[in-house]
Amino acid sequence: MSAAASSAISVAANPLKSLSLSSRSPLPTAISVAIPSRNRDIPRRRLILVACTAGDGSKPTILVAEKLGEAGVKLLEDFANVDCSYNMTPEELNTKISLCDALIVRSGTKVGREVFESSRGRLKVVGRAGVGIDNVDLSAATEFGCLVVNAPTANTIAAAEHGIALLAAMARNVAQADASVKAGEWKRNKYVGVSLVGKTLAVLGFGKVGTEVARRAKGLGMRVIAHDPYAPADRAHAIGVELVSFDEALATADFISLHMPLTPATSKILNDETFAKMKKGVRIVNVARGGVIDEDALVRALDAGIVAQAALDVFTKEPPAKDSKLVQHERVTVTPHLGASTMEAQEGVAIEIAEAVVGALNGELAATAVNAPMVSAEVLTELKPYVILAEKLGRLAVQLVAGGSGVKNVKVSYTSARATDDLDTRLLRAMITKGIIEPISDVYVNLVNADFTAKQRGLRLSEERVLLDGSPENPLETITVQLSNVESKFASSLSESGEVKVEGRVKDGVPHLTKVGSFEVDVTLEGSIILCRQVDQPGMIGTVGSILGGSNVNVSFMSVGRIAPRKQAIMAIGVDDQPSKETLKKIGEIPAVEEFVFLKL
Ligand SMILES: NC(=O)c1ccc[n+]([C@@H]2O[C@H](COP(=O)([O-])OP(=O)(O)OC[C@H]3O[C@@H](n4cnc5c(N)ncnc54)[C@H](O)[C@@H]3O)[C@@H](O)[C@H]2O)c1
Ligand SMILES: O=C(O)[C@H](O)COP(=O)(O)O
Repeated sequence: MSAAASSAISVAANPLKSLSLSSRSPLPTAISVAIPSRNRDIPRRRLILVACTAGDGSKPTILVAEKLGEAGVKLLEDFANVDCSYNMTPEELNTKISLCDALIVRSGTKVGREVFESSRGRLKVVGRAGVGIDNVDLSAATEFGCLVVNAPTANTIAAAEHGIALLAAMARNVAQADASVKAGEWKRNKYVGVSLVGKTLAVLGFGKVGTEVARRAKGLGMRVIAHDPYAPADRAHAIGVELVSFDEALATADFISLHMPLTPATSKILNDETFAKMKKGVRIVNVARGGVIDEDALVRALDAGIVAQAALDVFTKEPPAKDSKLVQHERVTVTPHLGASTMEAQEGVAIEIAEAVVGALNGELAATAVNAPMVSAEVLTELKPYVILAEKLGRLAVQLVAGGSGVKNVKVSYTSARATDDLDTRLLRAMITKGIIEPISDVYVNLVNADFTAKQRGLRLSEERVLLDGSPENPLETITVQLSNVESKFASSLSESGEVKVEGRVKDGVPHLTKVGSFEVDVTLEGSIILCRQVDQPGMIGTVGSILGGSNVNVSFMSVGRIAPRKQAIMAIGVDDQPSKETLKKIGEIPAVEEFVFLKL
C-alpha cells in the first residue's frame, strides 16, 4: 500500500451547489468538498504532551517552596504568577497546592502522594531544583499525570568540590582543630592528620559527581578506583580510574566517597556487614544521600575502629536530631547539606529548573523529565501533526462504540516507509490512549500517565508497523485505530472482521480522516463530524447541507465515500458548530439516510 494507491479525490470547490468533479479514477470511492470556513486552520490547540497553561489564557501559578536563585525566580515571573512560600508545613503545602499548576522544591520538601491528591488534578509539573528526586513520590506523580523534572547538571561541580573539601578537611582534622582553637586550645599533636597522596580512594557511584570527584582526587595524587554497575569502562579509563567490584572497592580503599542515588537498592548499602569488609581505619565521605549509610552501623564501625573518620553532608533525617550520636561523634565532620550550595551552582540550578518548568507548562517536552519518555525536539516537531491525528483518531473511534466504556483491545497500525527504529511511536501511542480514554472518563491523560492509565483501565494497546516501499519523506503515511470486541453505534464503521476501524493521514500538515470501516472518506479532523450512511443518489449533499445551513451550522468540509454508484455511501461532514438535536433528527429523517452519528473531536 502507498499514498498513491488511495482513491480518494479531493476537490476544492466553493458552495455545494457548484460542485464539479474531475476524477482521474474511473470509480471514485471518496469525493471531498473543501468549504472555506472561519476555522480552516488547525485549531490553535496546544500539543498537550504533558501539561498546559490554563485554557482560559490566564497565567499559570507556580509555587516555589524552597529558596531558589534570583535569576530563576525572575524567569518564572515573566511567565507565571509566582508564589515563593518557604518553610511551609506539610499541611500548608497541601492546602496551597490545589491552586498551583507547578511546584518547585529542593531536597527539603517531601512531595508525597498526599500532595498530588490534595492538588485535585491541577498540579501538572514538579520541578526539583537539584539532582536527587528521592523526596518526590514518582509513582504517585506518574499516576496523577504530573511531570517531574529536575536540574541534573548545574550543581555537579559544586557537589564534587564539597566532596573534596570534606575529604581534605577530614584528613587534616580542620573542623575539629578550628573548634579547638576557638575554644582557646592549642593542641598541635592531637590534630595530626593523614596524607591523601598515594592513598586509594574508592568512588562508589561513578556518575556526574563521582567522575568529577575522581578527576580532582587524581589531581591530588590519589589512586582512584570506582564501583558503578552501570558506568562505562571507557569513561573510567579515560581519566585513569579502574572500575572494580563493590567488594574489591571496600576491601582496598583507604578512603570511600559515596556518589550514588538513594534507591531501594542503595538504601543502607553501607551497613554492619559491609563495614566489616572494609580495611581497618578507612575514612568515609558522603555527599550523596544520608540513607545510603546505616547511620547506627556507622557509629558502631567508628567505635570499633573500623572507620577512622567520616565526613558527612547528608543525613537520613534532615536536620538530624541534636543529640545524634553520629553528628556528635568527635571523629565525624558534618555540614548541613551544603553540597549544591555555592552562589554559582544555585544560580545555575535556578535557571535550569525554571526553564524546564516553564517549557513543560508550555506543553513542551522537558529534556530533564524524570518520569516521562524523552523525545527530542526534532522528533517532536516532525511528529506534531501526527500526534494530533493520533489523538483525534482515538477520540473518534471510541465515540463510535456503543457504551464506550467497554473498550479493552486497541490495535494501532502505522504505515510508513521509515525503518522501524527510525520511528518513535511512544508519543502517538500516548495520544491515542488519551483520545480513547478522555471522552469516556474524567481522567486527564498525557505522556506521563498514558501507559499507567491504560494498564489501570485494562486497556490493551498493540502496535503494528507496516513498512511501505518508497522514500521516507514523511514519518508516517497512515495511522489506523481498531477497537475489537465492541458494539458500534454506527455499523458502517465496522471493518470486515468486525472491529470499529478508523484511519487517518496528514495532508499538508493537516490531519484528515480517510477511512471509516471499509468506506474511504476525506474530511479534516477539526471541529466535529457527522457521519451518515445513505443510499448514494443525487441531491444528498445539498439536502444535508441545507438542513445544516438552515440551522446556522457552518460546514467546513464534506466528503462522500461509496462502494459503487447508487449503492451505499458514507457522507462525512465537518461542522464548526454543534448541531441541535432537532437538526440532527432532521438529518436522520431524510429517507435515504440509513444511519448517522455525530462525533466531537
Ligand atoms: N550533597 C549535595 O548537595 C548533592 C549535590 C548534588 C548531588 N547530590 C547527590 O549525589 C548523588 C549523585 O549525583 P549525580 O549527579 O552524580 O548523579 P548521577 O546519576 O550522574 O550518578 C549516580 C551514579 O550512581 C550509579 N549507581 C546507581 N546505583 C549504584 C549502585 N548500587 N552502586 C554504585 N553506583 C550506583 C549510577 O549508575 C550513576 O552513574 C545523588 O544522590 C544526588 O542527589 C548531592
Ligand atoms: O540532589 C541534589 O541536587 C543535592 O542534594 C542538592 O540539594 P539541595 O537543592 O537541597 O541543596
